[in-house]
Amino acid sequence: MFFRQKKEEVRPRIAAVIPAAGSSTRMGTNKLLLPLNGIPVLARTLLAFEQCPLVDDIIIVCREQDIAPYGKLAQEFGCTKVRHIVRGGQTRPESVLAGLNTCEPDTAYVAIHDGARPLVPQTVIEEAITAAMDTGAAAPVVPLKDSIKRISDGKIIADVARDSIAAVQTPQCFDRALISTALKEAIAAGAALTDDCAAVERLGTLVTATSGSYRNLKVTTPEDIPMAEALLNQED
Ligand SMILES: Nc1ccn([C@@H]2O[C@H](COP(=O)(O)OP(=O)(O)OP(=O)(O)O)[C@@H](O)[C@H]2O)c(=O)n1
Ligand SMILES: C[C@](O)(CO)[C@H](O)COP(=O)(O)O
Repeated sequence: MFFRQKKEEVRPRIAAVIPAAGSSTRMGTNKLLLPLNGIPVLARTLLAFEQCPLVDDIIIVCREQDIAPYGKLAQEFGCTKVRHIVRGGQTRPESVLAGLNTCEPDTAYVAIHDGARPLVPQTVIEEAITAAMDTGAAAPVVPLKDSIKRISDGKIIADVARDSIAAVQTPQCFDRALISTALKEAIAAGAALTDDCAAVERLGTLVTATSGSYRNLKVTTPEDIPMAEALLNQED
């Protein structure tokens, strides 16, 4: 009997770029090494991408003095997908671009994820990557829980319709060439960006909004540590 051999589908190469070169000013100490139930924030972040079957490579971007300790940390927690640990820049976009520049040449898509978001669920990562593979650019969002006001000189001057806005999280996922070009142009133009979507938005590209999670908090200020631990305890 003749069986036609099924052609192996070639999956595009996908890298996770983890910007971790910030200075933790609002935390007051290197937040990426703070333990959450005994496991450092950055190790939890790396493990989320280590465990994601869509991700082939992980690139960490950090301060010069953290290259060696973060390498050790990655090894200690068995993060075998970490390919490069590179020095970041003064700003987040510069750090992300430094990471993108070290991706393997055949990398088709990238998932850019804050080192400081250790509780990201697998479903959030997978949905954002899959949407970026369809549309070129995608990012997870969550609805805002508070009412939003515009402020001027310490006074509320307007209300912002809450159903027209959302809070954007990471991983923000893109076609690799698109985000590299967008970040280079934004940096050259001196644009002040707080996330990577903003770089492609300024080129007129629409970013697909995918499902984020309230669990995917960004460890930023001291009260985020007990909150993150409480969320972890819920899982046990
Ligand atoms: N020049 C920079 C600035 C930030 N980041 C990274 O971007 C993520 C989001 O930034 P944020 O949470 O603001 O971290 P910090 O910049 O360290 O915090 P702070 O503003 O309190 O100093 C973090 O993982 C941070 O390490 C980076 O790689 N390079
Ligand atoms: C990228 C980000 O986490 C998306 O919400 C956020 O914009 C980072 O902001 P920060 O001021 O660098 O913390």
